[in-house]
Amino acid sequence: MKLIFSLLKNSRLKFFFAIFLSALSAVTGVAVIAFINDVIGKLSVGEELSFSILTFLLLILFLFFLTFFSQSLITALGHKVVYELRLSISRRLMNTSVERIDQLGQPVIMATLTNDIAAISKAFNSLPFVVFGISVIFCSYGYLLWLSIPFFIATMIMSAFSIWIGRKLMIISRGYKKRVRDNDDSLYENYQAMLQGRNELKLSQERNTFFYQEHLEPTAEYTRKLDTKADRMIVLNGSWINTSVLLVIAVVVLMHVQFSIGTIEQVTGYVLAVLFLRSPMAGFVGSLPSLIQGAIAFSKVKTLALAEEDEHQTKQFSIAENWQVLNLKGVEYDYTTQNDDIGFSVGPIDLTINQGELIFWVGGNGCGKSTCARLLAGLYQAHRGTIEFSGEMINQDNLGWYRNHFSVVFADFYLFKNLINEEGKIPDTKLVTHYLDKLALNNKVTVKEGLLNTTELSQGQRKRLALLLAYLENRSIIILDEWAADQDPAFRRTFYTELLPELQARGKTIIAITHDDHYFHLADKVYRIDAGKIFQINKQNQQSTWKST
Ligand SMILES: Nc1ncnc2c1ncn2[C@@H]1O[C@H](COP(=O)(O)OP(=O)(O)OP(=O)(O)O)[C@@H](O)[C@H]1O
Repeated sequence: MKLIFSLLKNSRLKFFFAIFLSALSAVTGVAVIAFINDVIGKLSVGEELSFSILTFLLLILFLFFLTFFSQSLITALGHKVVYELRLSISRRLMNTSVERIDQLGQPVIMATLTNDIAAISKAFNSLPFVVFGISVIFCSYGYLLWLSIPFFIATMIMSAFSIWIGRKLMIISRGYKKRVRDNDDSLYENYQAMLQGRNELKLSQERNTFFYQEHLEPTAEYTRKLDTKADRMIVLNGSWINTSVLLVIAVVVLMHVQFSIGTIEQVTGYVLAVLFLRSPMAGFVGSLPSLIQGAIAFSKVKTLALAEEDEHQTKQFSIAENWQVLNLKGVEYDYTTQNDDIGFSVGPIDLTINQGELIFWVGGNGCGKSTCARLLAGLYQAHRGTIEFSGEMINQDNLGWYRNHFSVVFADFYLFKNLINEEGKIPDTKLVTHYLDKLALNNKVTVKEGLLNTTELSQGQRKRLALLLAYLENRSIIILDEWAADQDPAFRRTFYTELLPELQARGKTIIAITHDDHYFHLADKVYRIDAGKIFQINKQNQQSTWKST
């Protein structure tokens, strides 16, 4: 119920109207049964039936339309909620910090985007059966009470017992399903390994077998076992509820035969009503697994602790053209390990970047260069220390504005096929052609209305396209994370001796992470990053004296 109400926050009125229609259709259904019961009574005393047949036809026509309208309204609402949920989770994901997304990892997020949304969607699709089932159950109970109080008391006692057992079975099933859902994250991790490690798996039969036998199969097997147990409880519950309904009939007949309780008309009416109840009840019980899985998926989405939705994605920032100085003071960042202990730490970093400078960062693998780049671009937020940009201290309120001054090509960049300019519009074709020429890609790629015809290129060429995207964004600060590492020697030279100076001449500030020491002389400043600390290399002193900044 909590799941339904929180998701229906914008359509509660419509939902209550649909429930009202559903209840009305349930009342009409019970009225049809009462009517048939009445007709059977009249038939037994040989009364005229022509008027009754017309009433009966009108009643079932009314029932048909009412059921159709109420259920199609709930179905449409369900689809709307799923649509809103899909967009809402995507918006929240886009608002979530890069750090949080990195912490969660892609398999966990993919499991939510596919599994959880599908489960919630299925839960909503079962809503018409649930609402109709509950309405019919309530109306039928009202009719049963009206027919006979003693029979009703017996029915209530048996129903309470049945529900108690059913609830226990559903709790057990829910426990299993929750464990299945937790295991789905590992299953997605295996899927990711299978796809991303396709070359390695194809080349090594041993790894292929090991991966299949030690990872994929046990994970899938665990899910199979728990799913089987969970579904066994669900099937048991279905059979139990079905049998309980028949038991009610047996008890009512027994009460009449053995203790002469009620009249034969009451018994017939009771049996008819209880039999009528079986199908909506089966629909309701049958939709419980979807509801359970929907609730599990909903709580799983909550555990991701995604950011809240807000409007900042569509905000237009006024860019500081003349920011002059970017200052980092005592900036520190700690990675946490899986046990929440502090892992690798970066900083304290004290750094001054002047507008228009060409800066190189060098350092060994794992020394913290990419982490520093993420901190500088505002993708990771410093745990301690401050960033001052264009005279403004950077905080949560102006972080989005600050980030909008950066273009970054990371080592693990993603290449969007659509080109956009600094205004988020399709860029000028002449400008794109000009940059494609510059990046020696004009024979490889064509662009039509801002859409690249392909991104299926070599790694070095894809990196050139990533640089094209950065060119077109026309941001003031460009960070390039080992951009030249995948380029051939000739183009690497072009990059250092032509492209970077040209960007600098256009007033861009460039921070290039690099290992290419032949080109260090071209930079205004060179810094070495070592074990998370940053030191400026004194360029005047060719003996490479490291000077702490
Ligand atoms: N997601 C992460 N979770 C925990 N620790 C991490 C994570 N990413 C990096 N680290 C730690 O931070 C250190 C610095 O990583 P970083 O990617 O900044 O290094 P780098 O200098 O860019 O390395 P490379 O030259 O190999 O790309 C790593 O040695 C690692 O211990």
